[in-house]
Amino acid sequence: MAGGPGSGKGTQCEKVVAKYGYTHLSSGDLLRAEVASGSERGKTLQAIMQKGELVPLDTVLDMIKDAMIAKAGVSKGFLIDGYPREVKQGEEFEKKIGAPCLLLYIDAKGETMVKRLMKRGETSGRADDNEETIKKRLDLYYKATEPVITFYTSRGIVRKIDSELPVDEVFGHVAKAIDDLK
Ligand SMILES: Nc1nc2c(ncn2[C@@H]2O[C@H](COP(=O)(O)OP(=O)(O)OP(=O)(O)O)[C@@H](O)[C@H]2O)c(=O)[nH]1
Ligand SMILES: Nc1ccn([C@@H]2O[C@H](COP(=O)(O)OP(=O)(O)O)[C@@H](O)[C@H]2O)c(=O)n1
Ligand SMILES: [Mg+2]
Repeated sequence: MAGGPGSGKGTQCEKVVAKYGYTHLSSGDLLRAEVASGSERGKTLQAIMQKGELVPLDTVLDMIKDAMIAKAGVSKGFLIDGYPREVKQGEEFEKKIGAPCLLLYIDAKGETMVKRLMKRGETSGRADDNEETIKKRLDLYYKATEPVITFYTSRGIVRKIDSELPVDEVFGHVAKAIDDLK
């Protein structure tokens, strides 16, 4: 699942997991867990994330790969949230893991994303939910991540979903895209 910061990926992923039982892997959550562990690596990651920059490609990919291996025997399928962030990450993922069958593109306007993140920042405790970092995340999204969508559109696996709608309506479209796979 791809989409800008605050577009609603986490919200939709949670609903997909409840309905379909896929294993949800959020690259952002995996990174935040490493930060919370207090490890040396976590400290380096914290500094990058606080600035709204991208963590090196191999670090994120290794974390996703380890998490997938841990669940490989029992999973009905994987739902990966917030990855790839740049075209190169997508290419590396395919080399090391495999090709995705569907890219759910959760699309919201820039101003909507900023509004949602500022609101989330009131309670989330996330170091990157502040005005300055949000702006950087958004800029980086347009520069590095939107090309990912173009890349997979040329493969014919992208389903674009309007996330300006209420959460349940957005989910209706998400579920339809997943059901169409079957
Ligand atoms: N009105 C409305 N609000 C939404 C919708 N989806 C998410 N939100 C709110 O927007 C905020 C961001 O949603 P998340 O699901 O955390 O977004 P995300 O894409 O995972 O964001 P990042 O983790 O920053 O990438 C949350 O506070 C949600 O409650 C939606 O469809 N409609
Ligand atoms: N694949 C990823 C995912 C997250 N990250 C970092 O983790 C931060 C939070 O990621 P996230 O997916 O939870 O949130 P958004 O940036 O989408 O709002 C990003 O701003 C990046 O600094 C990354 O570098 N590479
Ligand atoms: Mg999220």
